Amino acid sequence: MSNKIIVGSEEWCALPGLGIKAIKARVDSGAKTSSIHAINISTSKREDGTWVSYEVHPLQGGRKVALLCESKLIDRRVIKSSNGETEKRYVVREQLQLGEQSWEIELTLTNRANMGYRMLLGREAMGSKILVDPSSTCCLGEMSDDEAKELYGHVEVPRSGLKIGLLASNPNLYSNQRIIEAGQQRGHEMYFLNVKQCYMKLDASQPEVHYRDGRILNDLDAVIPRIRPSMTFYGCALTRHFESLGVMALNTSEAITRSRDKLFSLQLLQKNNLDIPTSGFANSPADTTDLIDMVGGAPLIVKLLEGTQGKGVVLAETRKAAESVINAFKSLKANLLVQEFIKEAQGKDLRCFVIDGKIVASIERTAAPGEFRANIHQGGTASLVQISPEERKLAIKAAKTMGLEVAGVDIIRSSKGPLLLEINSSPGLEGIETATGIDVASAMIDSIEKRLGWKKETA
Ligand SMILES: Nc1ncnc2c1ncn2[C@@H]1O[C@H](COP(=O)(O)OP(=O)(O)OP(=O)(O)O)[C@@H](O)[C@H]1O
Ligand SMILES: [Mg+2]
Ligand SMILES: [Mg+2]
Repeated sequence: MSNKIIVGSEEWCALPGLGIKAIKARVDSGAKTSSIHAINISTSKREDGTWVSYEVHPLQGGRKVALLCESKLIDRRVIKSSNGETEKRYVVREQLQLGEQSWEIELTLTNRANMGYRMLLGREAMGSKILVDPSSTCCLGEMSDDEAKELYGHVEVPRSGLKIGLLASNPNLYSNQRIIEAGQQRGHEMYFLNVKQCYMKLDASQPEVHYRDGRILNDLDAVIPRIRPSMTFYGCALTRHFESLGVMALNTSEAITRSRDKLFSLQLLQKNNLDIPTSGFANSPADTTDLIDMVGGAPLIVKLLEGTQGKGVVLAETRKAAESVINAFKSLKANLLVQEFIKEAQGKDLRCFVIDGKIVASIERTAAPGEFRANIHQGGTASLVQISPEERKLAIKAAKTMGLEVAGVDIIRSSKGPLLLEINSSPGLEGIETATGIDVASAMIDSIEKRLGWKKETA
């Protein structure tokens, strides 16, 4: 008993044979086997038997330190995890170092990305060497995450570029082509992923995203969701799944979902004291008269909540016209918003492209003659514009309020000052890059690099 090591409920240990100098293990005598977080697992046959190679991210909360490991495969075993799920896992044998002592243990390989610890030390590995004091932690020494990271200083991922997936529908679209091109130019591996061809495995210990061609997409560093409105539900579910695998999403599923609901967005903006055109929303045609008064009477704008590209936005010039349009839409069970018409904007609006809390480019859009909608899809034209400090502030605050890293903020210039029209989570690049000559696609990639702490290697 005297020479047993006393450990707490968590301990820093090392697996020298794998180059793992520090990994924090959950000590759990309730579990039989030990396991380590491993992804991209593959096996190969050699003269001396089967080997398994895998990637380990030994530090919690990131993939910055990634180690390619290889071990001889000693078994495949069905393991029941703490949540009662069973999973067939590879088993390897490696030297464990705990404090001053070291001995061989068996480890199963599994994706622990969503677990609190990258390693689990079970009772089989403890043998007769360990006494657990569950009331204490790190009995063999504390280490900060930064100190642990420093130990890996020289092995930090020797990769040249990031693996970035573009979640979209049409590879021939200008915006998608530009994003792929900008990523490749900056040295990244870019993958166009058709949202419809991705599918998900929901599993507490080993969630996955599969692609129809047989690939498993768990090892991406980031995804850029460019989800078309008709794919919002599936696209957001997919983005959320990537997020749960630890893959960074340039715009989060939560923010995209939020921005796709026009009414909810306006309420959120209003709640945060951001100016919007006075708008009304009602359930019953019985309230149409008052609804029209609420926004200052005709002329007024009627907007279908589901519309994009200017479709579903109608200008009702007179009170009579407004009443019939509203009641007609209502009878079709369409959700609509009534909005004051900003006549003085004269068919113009501003599109500010916000990335990472900064405006990277802005344009003014002017509606085609006889049209009040400035959308490019409705024949609007883009031109250079100087935006005021107030407009700049409004756009940045709007993107922040929506929680969008990348946002196309539409502002209309009214006699009361700038008003927010809407915030788009997949703003198009063609109009804005062509009019301004600014490389917006690269700015998007740059934002991913910054957030992942990636720097181009200098030869
Ligand atoms: N209240 C308003 N007053 C004047 N013009 C407006 C008003 N609301 C919208 N417009 C014009 O109609 C265009 C389309 O409106 P909005 O952006 O709300 O619709 P959308 O269908 O969501 O378009 P998008 O393709 O940008 O998502 C705006 O760009 C603007 O030019
Ligand atoms: Mg819209
Ligand atoms: Mg718009």
